Amino acid sequence: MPPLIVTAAIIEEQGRFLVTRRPDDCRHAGLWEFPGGKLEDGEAPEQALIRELREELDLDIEVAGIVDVLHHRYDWGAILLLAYRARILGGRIRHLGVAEHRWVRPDEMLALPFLPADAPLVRKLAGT
Ligand SMILES: Nc1nc2c([nH]c(=O)n2[C@H]2C[C@H](O)[C@@H](COP(=O)(O)OP(=O)(O)OP(=O)(O)O)O2)c(=O)[nH]1
Repeated sequence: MPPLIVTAAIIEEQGRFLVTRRPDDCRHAGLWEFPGGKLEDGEAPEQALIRELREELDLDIEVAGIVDVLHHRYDWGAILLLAYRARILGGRIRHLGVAEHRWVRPDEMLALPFLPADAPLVRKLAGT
């Protein structure tokens, strides 16, 4: 099986990153991640990211350059995580598909229980 392609938005405002916690009723419940999700059939990664941010948080975003590409094997299969810089264009955060959100400084981000695939990305963003 090829890896599942997943997109993630790296949104930074005034030195803080937007991170979200996965709901209780899903795979990897309760862990922290960068908002985003799987590509749907025929979708470009940037489109998927824009759609997911609307669906999960009710935010309109603009997607900028790629920050990192990470491969990780979970026990259920592998993912290829595409992380893009993004900027909020409008909207007010609603928890439509997440348990909660936080704006965190890099040191706070390092202390959160993140999804395992994200560990190298979190360290890179925190400059450690
Ligand atoms: N959005 C996002 N997903 C991530 C990150 N890191 C990471 O390992 N993932 C994984 C968790 C999920 O298994 C997958 C993203 O899938 P998703 O959130 O669209 O869907 P899901 O697995 O909750 O949904 P489903 O299979 O139950 O329909 O990628 C990340 O930083 N952001």
